[in-house]
Amino acid sequence: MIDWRKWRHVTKLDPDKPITPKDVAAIVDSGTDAIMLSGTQNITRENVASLADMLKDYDIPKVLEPSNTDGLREDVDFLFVPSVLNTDVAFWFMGAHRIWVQNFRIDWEKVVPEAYIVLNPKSAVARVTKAKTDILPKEAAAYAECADRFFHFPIVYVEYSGTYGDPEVVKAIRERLHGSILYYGGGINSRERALEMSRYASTIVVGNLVYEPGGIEKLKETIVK
Ligand SMILES: CC(C)=CCC/C(C)=C/CC/C(C)=C/CC/C(C)=C/COP(=O)(O)OP(=O)(O)O
Ligand SMILES: O=P(O)(O)OC[C@@H](O)CO
Ligand SMILES: [Mg+2]
Repeated sequence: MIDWRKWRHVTKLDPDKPITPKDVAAIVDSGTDAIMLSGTQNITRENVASLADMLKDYDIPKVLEPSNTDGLREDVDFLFVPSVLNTDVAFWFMGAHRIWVQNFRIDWEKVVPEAYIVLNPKSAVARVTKAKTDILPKEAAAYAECADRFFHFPIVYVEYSGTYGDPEVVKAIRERLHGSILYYGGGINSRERALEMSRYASTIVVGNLVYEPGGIEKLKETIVK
């Protein structure tokens, strides 16, 4: 059994972005604990299949993070399924989920629910889900406490996708958590940032960096365990 709770570093690959087999091999070899297949925009069965195919011969843990209701793959170790807390659009908290469950036979052993707090207003995920990003640290922390104590979400995910977040917000959230594992993602591109967010988050997620020139070398610097 893979213990996802022990992961410290996850690399998020976007099925919508091209990547070479050589880069995939280097990422798998980097020391990252798991690969997540995820994105908000233009995620299709075809582009997920082609990325999953590139990963199929590697035994690194693989997670599919579905962002729409039309796909499901069996050849991953986990399905991390997001719900967005800081939106008034219930569809993104519990709506898409109902459709997904109606459409597919779900292997619940693989499912790990994630409570997202989306904080970069410019990100695709914030725009799509109409996230209320203009919130105080104490409001973000209260969302996290609800996710943990009220809903028992295994993961609270502080999402600054595309930009580096405020460590004070992540700290405030961490201090209010009891059982949920804290994920942080957004703008990690150096050892310094990785260390700073790893003080509060159990697991840091690196995405965009691997698509930048020289990014895979830099990815290695962000693996601080
Ligand atoms: C229940 C099911 C199966 C689907 C709904 C799941 C939800 C709530 C989706 C809403 C969007 C979301 C939280 C997606 C998670 C993945 C994520 C945040 C990817 C990063 O997205 P961006 O970096 O903003 O977008 P792009 O990289 O696509 O531009
Ligand atoms: O792409 P970046 O900014 O590294 O963010 C990582 C991840 O949290 C995106 O969902
Ligand atoms: Mg992205």
